[in-house]
Amino acid sequence: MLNKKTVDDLTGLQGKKVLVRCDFNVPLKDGVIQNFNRIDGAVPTIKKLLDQGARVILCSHLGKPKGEPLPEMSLEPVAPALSERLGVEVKFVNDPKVTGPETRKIAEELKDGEVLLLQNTRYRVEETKYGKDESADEYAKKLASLCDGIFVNDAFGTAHRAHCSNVGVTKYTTTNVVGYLMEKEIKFLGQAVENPVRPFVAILGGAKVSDKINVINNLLDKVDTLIIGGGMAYTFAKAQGKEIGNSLCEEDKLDYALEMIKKAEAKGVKLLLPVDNLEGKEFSNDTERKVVSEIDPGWSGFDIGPKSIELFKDALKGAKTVVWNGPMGVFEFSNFAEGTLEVCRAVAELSDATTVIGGGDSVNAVKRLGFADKMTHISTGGGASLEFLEGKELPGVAAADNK
Ligand SMILES: Nc1ncnc2c1ncn2[C@@H]1O[C@H](COP(=O)(O)OP(=O)(O)O)[C@@H](O)[C@H]1O
Ligand SMILES: O=C(OP(=O)(O)O)[C@H](O)COP(=O)(O)O
Repeated sequence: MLNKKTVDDLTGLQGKKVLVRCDFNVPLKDGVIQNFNRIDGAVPTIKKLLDQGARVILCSHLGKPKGEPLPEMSLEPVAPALSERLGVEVKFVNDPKVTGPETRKIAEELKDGEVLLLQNTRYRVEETKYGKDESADEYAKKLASLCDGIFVNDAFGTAHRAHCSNVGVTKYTTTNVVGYLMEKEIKFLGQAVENPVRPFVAILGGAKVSDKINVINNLLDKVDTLIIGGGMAYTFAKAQGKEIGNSLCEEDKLDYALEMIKKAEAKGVKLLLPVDNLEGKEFSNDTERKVVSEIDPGWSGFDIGPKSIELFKDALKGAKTVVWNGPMGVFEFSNFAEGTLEVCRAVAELSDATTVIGGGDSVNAVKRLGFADKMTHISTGGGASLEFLEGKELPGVAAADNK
């Protein structure tokens, strides 16, 4: 379990300025926030600090502005959304320097129970240079000097990065703890991989084998069953000598796929791959479709077929821990969403099971299909949850004080 100090370990916060790193990297369309998960996730920690009379200074990145103060990556839209949820005004300074004189003045003048949101930490090029360039230390120090030596990291989505605002600052603050969202994420993901109630089933899908290679390898040491669907499955099918037409395939991962099949056999892990497919002629919702066991030349596999749906549903029966990352097909097209929908339903209907969903597209799929509230935990971090499942230490977590 998490051996790090948390917000619950903080005392004497009255009148203290606390710096909180959140992940407010939210999808925006014409300045309008499209998904509030990450904002909702940050609320409990901020409320707790405000209840204790702290003066809260929030920081986050948004997108990859690479040191340019790009207006479309301003954090400004986050302030009103947060104000609404907290019932407290969230001040915002549109400061391209992030820690410039105006920001410092407003931070200095904060009163107990007040909140300030800083501008996008990546408006400064130093943000992502921590550990690589000395200028980054200066920036980390400036960020830290806005508060009274107390730093809370609640940015799980960014925990796999070692940047100034989530890792660098901890060098210049005296107290470093994690927030409730971080604690919750690590608790559910950690429980699943370290101490799973069995049977433990992992479901991997989506588009890229290369992104998920280390996850497959690590999960094979932990799970009872590994289900592989989605675009990833075709690299495995080709490795087994099957016809895959124009389906997604990572040619340089064919040997690896065979290695994973062998590893599963050696470990006694059930590795399930699709036994049939729904193929489409073109990449569009209304293209011609066919259920086939192997893909026809010129066609592509865009979803798992009905027999595979049954096979995967069967494998999920009685599961007590499920980790899911990556959809079973091109679920964005309703005509190729069946596999993802049915697997999602099977996971949602499990009783007494811990079900953890990670990965941007998988979370979107679960939400779009209306099963979000049926899952135990929906992660706010795609890359972060994958690296956690790979068994890597997350720098954002490692930097917090040990219990
Ligand atoms: N058979 C397939 N062919 C092409 N694309 C697929 C297929 N199956 C799934 N996908 C696509 O994979 C994408 C998600 O992949 P990925 O980024 O790996 O997932 P996540 O964001 O959940 O980690 C989705 O946009 C989906 O349309
Ligand atoms: O959205 C994020 O990652 P994710 O899309 O993997 O969940 C995080 O905010 C990290 O952002 P980054 O990948 O630009 O460092």
